[in-house]
Amino acid sequence: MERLLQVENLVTQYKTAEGMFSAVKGISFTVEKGETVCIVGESGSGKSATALSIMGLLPANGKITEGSIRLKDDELVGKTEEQLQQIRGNEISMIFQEPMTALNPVFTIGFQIREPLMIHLNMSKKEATLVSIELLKKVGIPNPKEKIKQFPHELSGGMRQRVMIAIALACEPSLLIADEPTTALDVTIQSQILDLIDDLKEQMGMGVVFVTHDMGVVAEIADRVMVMYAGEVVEMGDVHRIFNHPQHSYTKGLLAAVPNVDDDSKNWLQGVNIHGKSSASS
Ligand SMILES: Nc1ncnc2c1ncn2[C@@H]1O[C@H](COP(=O)(O)OP(=O)(O)OP(=O)(O)O)[C@@H](O)[C@H]1O
Repeated sequence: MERLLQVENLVTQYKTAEGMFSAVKGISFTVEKGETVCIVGESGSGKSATALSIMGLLPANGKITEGSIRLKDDELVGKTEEQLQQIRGNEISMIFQEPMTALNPVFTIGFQIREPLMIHLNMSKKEATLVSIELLKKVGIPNPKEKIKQFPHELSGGMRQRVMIAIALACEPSLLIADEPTTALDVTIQSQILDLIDDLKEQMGMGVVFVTHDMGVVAEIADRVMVMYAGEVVEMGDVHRIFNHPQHSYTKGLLAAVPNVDDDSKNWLQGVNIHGKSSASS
């Protein structure tokens, strides 16, 4: 496997009325090409702060105060906003929970997919339109030629999230960061979107950092799992190992919260598919 992302001793702090608060407390992890790493943990454990640190999208009161984030040997910590914008357009893309807030309601779908192609890849409007239609096809949107003329509110939640994924993939990023992208969707659509991300990862050889608090989602999509608690990594390992032999009591607690799962740790996820395989056979 080829190393894509290396995070070392990352400390991310927020300035608050009470002083500096460390949301991320010196975490280290790696992501290989073609690998999905899920970051799991309860609300407030620092998952989003980690994702936003990698993207260089921390809010104004947030700051990386220590550590290193290397993307293919390029150090991201300390880059200017302009340099980071370049990297976000080309190398790293992000998808969020609520596509309605990320899509601009006053522009057509077509306009919003064309924009990054014209800006970052210098395509003409005509070229960008053709590529947009291909991208919408790739993410499973029917009648793409019609859809590019529509506005976000004319699409269902699942279709909007597919549009967001198409936009995120437009510049063929090497790293996709997904922060709870399926939380707002119903279970069937959620499963389709997870399959789509997984297929596109395979086709494009992307690395994926997937933030979620849902262990059912982890079972569907993760290769490796990083468990965060109070800004620290308490456990990291292969998805099968984490589900079948969780080491940390906090991880065991997270697994216990998965519905319809037997309480005995040997029976974790019986009946739940991990990448289409029964966990019992691995
Ligand atoms: N803009 C901010 N200013 C101050 N503190 C913040 C800010 N954003 C997050 N925090 C704090 O940082 C900690 C980590 O938050 P973060 O959003 O990374 O958690 P999370 O694991 O992603 O949670 P969730 O699942 O709810 O999104 C929390 O204690 C949170 O209150």
